[in-house]
Amino acid sequence: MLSAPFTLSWPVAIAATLLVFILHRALTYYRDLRTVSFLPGMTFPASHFSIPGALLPSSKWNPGLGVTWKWRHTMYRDSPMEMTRIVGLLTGGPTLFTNSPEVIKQMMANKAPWDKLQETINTLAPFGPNVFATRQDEWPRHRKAVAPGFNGRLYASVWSESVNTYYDCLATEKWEKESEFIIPDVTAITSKFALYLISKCGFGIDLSWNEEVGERVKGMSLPECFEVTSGATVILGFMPHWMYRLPVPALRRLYEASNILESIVQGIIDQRRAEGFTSDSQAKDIFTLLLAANELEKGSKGALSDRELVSNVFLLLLAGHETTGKALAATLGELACHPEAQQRAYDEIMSVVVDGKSPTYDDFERLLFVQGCFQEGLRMYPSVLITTRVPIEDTVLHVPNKEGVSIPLHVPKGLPVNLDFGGLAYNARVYPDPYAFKPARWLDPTTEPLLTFSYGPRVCIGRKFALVESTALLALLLRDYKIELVLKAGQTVEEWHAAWVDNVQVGVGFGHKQFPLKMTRRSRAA
Ligand code: HEM
Repeated sequence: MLSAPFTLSWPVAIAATLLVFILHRALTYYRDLRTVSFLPGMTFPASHFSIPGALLPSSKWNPGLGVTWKWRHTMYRDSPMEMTRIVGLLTGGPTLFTNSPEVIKQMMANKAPWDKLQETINTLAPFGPNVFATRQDEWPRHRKAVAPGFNGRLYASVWSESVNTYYDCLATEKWEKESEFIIPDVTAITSKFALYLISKCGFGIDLSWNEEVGERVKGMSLPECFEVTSGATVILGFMPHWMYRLPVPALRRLYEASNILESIVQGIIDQRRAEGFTSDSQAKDIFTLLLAANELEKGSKGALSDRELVSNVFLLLLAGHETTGKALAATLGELACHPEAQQRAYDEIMSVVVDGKSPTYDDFERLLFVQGCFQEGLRMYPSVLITTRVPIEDTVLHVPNKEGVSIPLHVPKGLPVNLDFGGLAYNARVYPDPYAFKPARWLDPTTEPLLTFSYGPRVCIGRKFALVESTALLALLLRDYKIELVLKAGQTVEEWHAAWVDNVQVGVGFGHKQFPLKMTRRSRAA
């Protein structure tokens, strides 16, 4: 007897495909959970490491770039150790997150078997490799060229340029003669301040507050190009370069902005070359010393190409201002909520500077409470929210539990682990009373040092630059003004703070969106 040919109706075919898909996803999900040692954590349709998971905003359905901020109160609550995970049900690989300083130090220590992930490298490498955007094998060449610029002379110049820029800003904005005024967008002002500082001290570009850094090319200025590129860091990370050329307006704008940026940065390099550079021991800016260090390497494998120079200049300009500007704005917001901290800072400034004069770089080490204000602002609002590493071989991390007792955790080769600086900030084992703004904790030598600049050989090269410029600006502002909130009718400080804390965005730097503050001139006798 002949058997009838096997036929499938459409509904059965669809149901079978669906079943296979569900089975496949269930198996993948189980495998992902096993990869992260079945740690408790969060499951989303798309994991943090996928285009939708990263591009769509943070919500209860999607991790987004701000996932660690949105869930900072609860992310580690159910985990038996200071490590948690995110797994995607439908797409994206599993990832781990840690809020432990001990684990961060293990991962970032010299010769630890951890390296950068290609996606994070891509976000800051639109012009190719640079000191940030390189893996361990390529990185030493870049760091060797960039490092000589970061020396004592630079920091003295950062201080004096901060003072000059402060007065120039007050005069140009016409705030100088006002007994009180409102800064409508604090983040924009602190970001501009930080961009000016890195332009002046990094590249010897002498600017006044009403000038733009770099000429306008095709109608766009350097800060505008930064805004476009920095808003697109995720796209830069995940998208192949050819996709920029697609006829999508946002992508075209990004393509255009990165081309303009390249020509402005190349212009800066050409101009410095034309002026002639020197390895002169008096040279103060980072770029002169970078070019000089590179000149010494000429002809050897260590020398950076022109494109690598462009990429490093871009990186220093971007990393040097987005992060510091955001952290400064956060510090000012917290200070406005804490008049007692302002008063303590004011008393310190008046005890350190003679006759209320402008503080000098010699005063930097004595303005410890003012430094503490910035460190506390940066702890609470880490302008680099996370950074990621992957193990280059199977490895074991020793992860503390809630009591600080360490538990071994196997991490397979290639599994991304996120160093969660926001999670660390609110880890009560490490920073008691973590939600309170307490600059004085930084005067206590037993406080765990700030890790927001990372740790080990790839620690932020600009950390002292950032601390010096921020201390100088805060010392001047707090000497001259009381900083106050601009409250709506009937709004309390607590209500303002609760809304402000989450009015944030993640780009190259994490921090607050636009917010105003009121400045009232102090009478020196206050
Ligand atoms: C509050 C301000 C800042 C914060 C929070 C910050 C944070 C960081 C962090 C966390 C890293 C390590 C990233 C990683 O390895 O994945 C880093 C690296 C870096 N930062 Fe900063 N940074 C700040 C300011 C600056 C400034 C002012 C400059 C330049 C003047 C700068 C230049 C760099 C460079 C070049 C690297 C790459 C270092 C390397 O890999 O060798 N940063 N920064």
